[in-house]
Amino acid sequence: MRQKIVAGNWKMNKTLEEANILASEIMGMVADEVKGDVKVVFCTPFPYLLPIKNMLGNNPRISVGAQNCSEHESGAYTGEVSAAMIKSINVPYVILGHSERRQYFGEDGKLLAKKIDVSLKHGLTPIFCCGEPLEVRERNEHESLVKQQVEESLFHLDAASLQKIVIAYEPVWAIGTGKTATAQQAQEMHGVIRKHIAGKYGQQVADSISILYGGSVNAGNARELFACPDVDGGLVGGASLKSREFTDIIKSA
Ligand SMILES: O=C[C@H](O)COP(=O)(O)O
Repeated sequence: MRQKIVAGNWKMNKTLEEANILASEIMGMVADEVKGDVKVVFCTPFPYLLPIKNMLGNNPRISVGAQNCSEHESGAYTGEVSAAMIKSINVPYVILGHSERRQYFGEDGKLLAKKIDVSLKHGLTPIFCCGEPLEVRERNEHESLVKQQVEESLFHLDAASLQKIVIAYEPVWAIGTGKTATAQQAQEMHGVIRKHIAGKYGQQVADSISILYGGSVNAGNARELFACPDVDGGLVGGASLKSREFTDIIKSA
């Protein structure tokens, strides 16, 4: 049975005060309303990781994650944050390869492979994002691009390391646009990713990896998306900034 995960990617939003309110509201609602064993992750901006983590205490259901880390171990890289630093404050997750990082910061598969390695080395769980832009889907090349993204950044790992990764499929055309992939489109691509992993690592390894869907997930569409056999939860942007809606999404997993 794969782990169900609903991660909120807060991106570059909220003041500390607003972040505290959001996290405490969700924490209260999750405690009261959420049954089952879905894991919830708040991927906050760097300055809020520690305060939000401290607020959560030993909450067994909710943890925190960073949204990026450096590919370097340490040193003269002004403005960067290392995997070791994230680990040193006991933050378990880090998002890597989000399409906004690929698009605005020029991150490519090779660089992401380095970030994956340094994150695993320090015991973080990477949430590795992949997904195609609209023009690639329109050319019907989405399957090959996503397979290539997965290969470039993950296929150098041995099976035990690969099993420590969470994958998030996020079609770029669905991010922040209100245009969600249909459940059928999501299932199709999650199936493609799992099959590709199975081709190299075997079915058992592929079946153990949680693959999340991201792209305009909301309280209205989450249940149908999460019901797909290869969709193991979501990476949620805009809707993770609203406590009631995000809790309803968690309840759908
Ligand atoms: O990481 C989350 C994705 O970018 C999805 O964002 P969104 O839910 O606002 O479309």
